[in-house]
Amino acid sequence: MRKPIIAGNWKMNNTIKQGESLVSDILGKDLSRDVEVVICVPFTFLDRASKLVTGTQIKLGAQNMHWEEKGAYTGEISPVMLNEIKVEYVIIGHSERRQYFNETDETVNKKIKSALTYNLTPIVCVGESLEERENGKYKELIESQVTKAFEGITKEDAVKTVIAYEPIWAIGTGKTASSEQAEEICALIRSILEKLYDADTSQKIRVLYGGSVKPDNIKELMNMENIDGALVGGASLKANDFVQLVNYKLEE
Ligand SMILES: O=C(CO)COP(=O)(O)O
Repeated sequence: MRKPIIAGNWKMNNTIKQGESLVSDILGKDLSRDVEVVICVPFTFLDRASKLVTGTQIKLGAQNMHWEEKGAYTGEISPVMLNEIKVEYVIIGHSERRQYFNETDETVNKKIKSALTYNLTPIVCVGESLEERENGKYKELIESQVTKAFEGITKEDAVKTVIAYEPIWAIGTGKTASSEQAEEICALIRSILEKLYDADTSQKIRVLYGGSVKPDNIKELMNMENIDGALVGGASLKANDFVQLVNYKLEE
């Protein structure tokens, strides 16, 4: 059984003060024990957040990292630095990083390998643009992104990763992929993993959906066989919404 994950991606939102208040609001509510709860916060808040969530059910993630341990890479943060403040997850290859910060399939691959070396769980993002969806090439694109991301990664390491399917056209637009569209690609990702590794490995890897996930569409998405959770942007910034997502099973 794959344990569901609800991961919040705060993106470039919240000062330390605002972050403290959001974390304390989330921790003030009951969270389903059946779900792995992750918040991926800005670098400036990681250290403080780490202290706030220690001993609670919330796990901490970063939104990016460099693949090297240290060196002359102005402005970058290394996996060792994330280890030091007990970060457990790291988002790799988010479409916003691919689009605005020159992230490529090659750098994504290097970062995944490095994250695994330093015992960080990579949340590897893949997804197509509206143009790619409309010209019908999106399945090839997903296959290429997944294949390149996992190049040279053993199956023992692959099972430690999490993949997030985030269609770019559904991010922050309020336009969710239908649960059938999301399931189609999450199932495709699993079949690509089966080709790259084997059926057993592909069944162990958790595949999340991301893109305008809200309390009113979470249940339908989570009912899908190949969707193991959600990577959530906007709705993770509101304690009530985020907690409702985590408690999707309880709130019948
Ligand atoms: O990019 C996302 C999560 O990484 C999705 O963002 P929204 O939930 O705001 O659409």
